[in-house]
Order: sequence, then C-alpha cells, then structure tokens
Amino acid sequence: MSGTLVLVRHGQSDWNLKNLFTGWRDPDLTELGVEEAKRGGKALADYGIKFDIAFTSSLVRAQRTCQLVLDAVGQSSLETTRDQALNERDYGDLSGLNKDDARKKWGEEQVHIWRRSYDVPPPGGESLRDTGARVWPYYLTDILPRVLSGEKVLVAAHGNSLRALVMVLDRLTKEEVLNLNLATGVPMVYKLKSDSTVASKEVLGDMSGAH
Ligand SMILES: O=C(O)[C@H](O)COP(=O)(O)O
Repeated sequence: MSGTLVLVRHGQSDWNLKNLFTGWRDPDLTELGVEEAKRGGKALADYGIKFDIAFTSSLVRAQRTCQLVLDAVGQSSLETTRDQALNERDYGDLSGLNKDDARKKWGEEQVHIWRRSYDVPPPGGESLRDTGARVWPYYLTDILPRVLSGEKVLVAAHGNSLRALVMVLDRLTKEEVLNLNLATGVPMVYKLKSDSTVASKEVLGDMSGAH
C-alpha cells in the first residue's frame, strides 16, 4: 500500500449560482460554497486524515476551498502549492454565458457534448482531453511522487480538471466519462498501490445531486 490522494471540487462559486460558464474566470465562493467546503473539511476531519501537502489551482474558488478544508482538519498553515495546471477547463467563447441561454441557442445535446464529452472542445476552449493534457503531466511529475512516497495529499481543484484525473484513476472510457459529474465540496479519498493504481476509493458525502 502506498499513500493517500484526496480530491475535492471547490464549493459553489458565484458564477455556479448564476449558472454561467466560468472556466478560467475567477469568481469567489458563495456563502453556500463556503459551507460546502467546510462540510467537506469536516468529513475529512471525522475521517481522521492529516495531510502532508496540498495542491490547488491558480483560481480563488479552489484556493479558498483548499484553505477551508485545511482549517477544518486543523492544518491551516500546511504547505500548499498553487498551479494553473489544475485550473478549470478553459470554456473559451462560452465563458460568462448563461448555460440555459447556451442550450436555447445551440441545443441541449450540443451543450452537453461541450460540457461532458472527452474530445469535443467548446468554441475557442479546451476539451476534457486538452484539460488532461496539462493536468496529467502535472499529476505525474508533482503529485503522484508524493503519494507514492507514502504521503497524504490534498488536491482542491475544479469540476473538469478533477474529471480528467478521475477518468484515469477510475479507468473510465471516453463514453463513461460523459456521465461523470462531481459534486461541489465532496471529498474523494483514494488509496493508491505502489504501482500507482487504485487500491480503494471512498466518497465522503453525496455525489448523486451532481450535474
Ligand atoms: O467552469 C464552469 O462553468 C464550471 O466550473 C464547470 O462547468 P460544467 O459543469 O458546465 O463543466
């Protein structure tokens, strides 16, 4: 058995609440988002984990979530690395548009393909594969070695940068990843084997409402 990798999607952001495509734009958490991050942190405190290092993106909603989780587990000053490799997928021309307006303009099916498919990018933005092309190397060079050395590692990031990681960890196909939705503030605890495959996965909360 090797180390532990905990993935958590940031709590609800102001633009999640307004139902806007966000991508690399940088809104803060809402009050509910703060609560969700605290709840996720409390679940990890109850689980009894102490982290060795935390990773987050260059965007404030993930950074605040990371800090709220660390506060909840009593590790407010833990070493934290920020990198834009973990940023949300770039939503390109959709950034700032209302998701329901986009469905009216381009149709439900097309918007679902842009949001959830593996390799169809939104106009001017990144597909999940493009997002993975920056998330996966960063995971291999900066995150995985820490886990394989037996450490407990927190990653607080975004819906689609984490979908790229979960796709690999859970060995999902391009078809299966279409149905992968991650809830805000719900920690996923992976224990990895020394060959970097998954020994166990526990979800500390309810993923069923994710969309
Ligand atoms: O960037 C965004 O709009 C959200 O963080 C994720 O959006 P999605 O669930 O539409 O991919």
